[in-house]
Amino acid sequence: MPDQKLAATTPRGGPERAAPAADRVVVDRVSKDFELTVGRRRQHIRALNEVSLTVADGEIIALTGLSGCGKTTLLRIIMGLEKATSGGVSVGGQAVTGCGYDRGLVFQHAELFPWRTALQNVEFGLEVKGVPKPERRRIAREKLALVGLGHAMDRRPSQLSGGMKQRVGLARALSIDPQVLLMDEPFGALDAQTREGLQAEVLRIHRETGKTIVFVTHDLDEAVLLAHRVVLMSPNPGRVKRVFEVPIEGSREDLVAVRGTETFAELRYEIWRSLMEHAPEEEPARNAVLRAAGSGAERSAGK
Ligand SMILES: Nc1ncnc2c1ncn2[C@@H]1O[C@H](COP(=O)(O)OP(=O)(O)OP(=O)(O)O)[C@@H](O)[C@H]1O
Repeated sequence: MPDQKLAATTPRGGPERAAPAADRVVVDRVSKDFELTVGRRRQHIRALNEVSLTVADGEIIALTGLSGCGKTTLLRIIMGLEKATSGGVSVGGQAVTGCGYDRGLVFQHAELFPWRTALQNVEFGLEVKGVPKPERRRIAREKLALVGLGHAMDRRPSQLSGGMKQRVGLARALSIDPQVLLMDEPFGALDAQTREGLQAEVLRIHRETGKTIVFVTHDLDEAVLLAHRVVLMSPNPGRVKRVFEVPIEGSREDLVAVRGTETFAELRYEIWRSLMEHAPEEEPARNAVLRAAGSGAERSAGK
């Protein structure tokens, strides 16, 4: 039986967090249908089917699963960018009816204004919020320093690397001091080294701010390295298949050391096996890629 209703318990160990906390995000039996026209035919897609989950205050949750299982749709519904067909979401006890300053979103591509400096890009959300200039400048500087860009505040996006742009996106999302940070494959477009640097940064920022984080990733290593719990979704229709607690104790900021642990290898292997049950047979190329990705997990888990 799929683990549809996630427990609100605080998971053991993992990225540092204060004692047991209240639910920050509650997703209650959310379903989402899309109607689309392909050629002359009307098509109905059930992107999400009765998805329920709770995310505790200060918790980090990874949403993973095969392409099309509804990860982005769920994140967009939590953000208020998309309306659920049925069911509902609340954040901090307030029903989500649209976007709000209690939630910050980090996209796969930072989507910065090219004519604005890093500082001015981070200031943007604060401008919209009506924060007076001296105050928004102070906050934007503080957030850019938090993401390690204190030295590049006056550069325009064309003068920043891909990783630096993502850091600006992260600083911009943090500038409005959201209760929850939502990230949609935030490092998916970056090279391996930059990606690893940013993963460690997210853990450090989490330690410093205690933000609740929900992120989407296809990368099982990333899911296990960063999250307290990994929510594996399955497609047709999109639903929660299984929830994995990540029992890694203490700080994880030394990612290389964490990767070397048996716990990491075994859990990654378990998630991969569960994921593969849904890899469609009619897509041999993607299946092969998934199997190749998994064979690393098999080897490191000693299977
Ligand atoms: N605006 C839309 N109109 C019609 N169908 C949509 C729309 N957005 C998503 N879908 C469909 O809903 C399903 C879930 O899509 P979604 O993007 O949430 O999946 P995903 O798990 O994030 O996929 P990926 O890993 O490829 O990004 C897919 O079948 C997709 O085609």
